[in-house]
Amino acid sequence: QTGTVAANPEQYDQAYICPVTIGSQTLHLDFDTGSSDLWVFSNLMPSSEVDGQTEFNTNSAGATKKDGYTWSISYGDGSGASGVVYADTVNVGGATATSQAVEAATSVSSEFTSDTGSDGLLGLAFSSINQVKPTPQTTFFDTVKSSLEAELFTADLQSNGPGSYTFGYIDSSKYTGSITYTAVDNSQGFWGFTAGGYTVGGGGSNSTGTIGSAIADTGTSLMYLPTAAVQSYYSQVSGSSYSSSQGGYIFPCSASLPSLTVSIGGHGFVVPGSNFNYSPTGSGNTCFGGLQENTGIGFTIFGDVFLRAVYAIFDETQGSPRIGFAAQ
Ligand SMILES: O=C(Cc1ccccc1)Nn1cnc2ccccc21
Repeated sequence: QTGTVAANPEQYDQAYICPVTIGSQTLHLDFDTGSSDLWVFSNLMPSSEVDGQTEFNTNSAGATKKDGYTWSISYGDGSGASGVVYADTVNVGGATATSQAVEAATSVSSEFTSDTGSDGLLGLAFSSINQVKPTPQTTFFDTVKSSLEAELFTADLQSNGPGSYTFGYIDSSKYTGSITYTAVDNSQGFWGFTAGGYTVGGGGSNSTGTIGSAIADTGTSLMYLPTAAVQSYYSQVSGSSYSSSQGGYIFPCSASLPSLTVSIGGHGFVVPGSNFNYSPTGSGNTCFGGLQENTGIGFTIFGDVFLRAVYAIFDETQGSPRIGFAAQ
């Protein structure tokens, strides 16, 4: 089987929301290669924590409670959720898992309550970091992968318009040139890979360092790189500065933003300058940068700002996992 689903950007491309059928309900979930739990708003939550989201009905005929199973998750940005566990049929654009662990929330943090476009998350990292106790559950991809035409999924994220995720096949109309594959280190449960040198702007190579280990994370809005690369980038953006009040680099919204070329698997991938204007700060006609330092996080994240510049293939067809990138 295969699946194809639209990935709809929220405001400022903060996250990408996809329709998922669970039993007879359709919920809109944030597909996240940076975590491994499929959790949903549910009828078990206090109404004070729900602001228009669709609630999974745990009383529906097809939902089977997994007694004694609970979950609690917290994300790097401080948000979190917790609840209990059901099994139900989950269909993502035609790819169907007949008995998928659906983690029904009993409580969510304010970040999720106020994210009115999302009814929950669908984790696409490795099942080794699933947060269900006493027994970790498999992700949707792990549940269905043996039944897919090919054991892979792809992400085509766009700005200001729907992109798509596919399960089981590569859509050759989504990219130009060839796909560059590189090995994945999933020892931390993420789609980890090694990135090489970088160049700011279209000029000659002005990079002095390499980026090193990184993760491909559709659930992170921005791109977080080592300080040296970030300082090198913003040194080319006139009027830019680090704002402690805003918590990152900002610049005049009228600034001209250079591209950033990153070498992965020996191929240079170009992120256009426009990708690095994330959003207005709300004060003084300054804008918040889509590239920020990784210092507060502990690792380098190639989030949506990068992933919008490429077609990404999350591939387990070779036995050991690999990730592929192609220009688009
Ligand atoms: O948690 C992170 C990484 C992060 C971002 C910003 C600051 C510090 C750390 N991303 N993420 C990956 N999946 C997520 C799901 C919800 C919230 C954030 C999520």
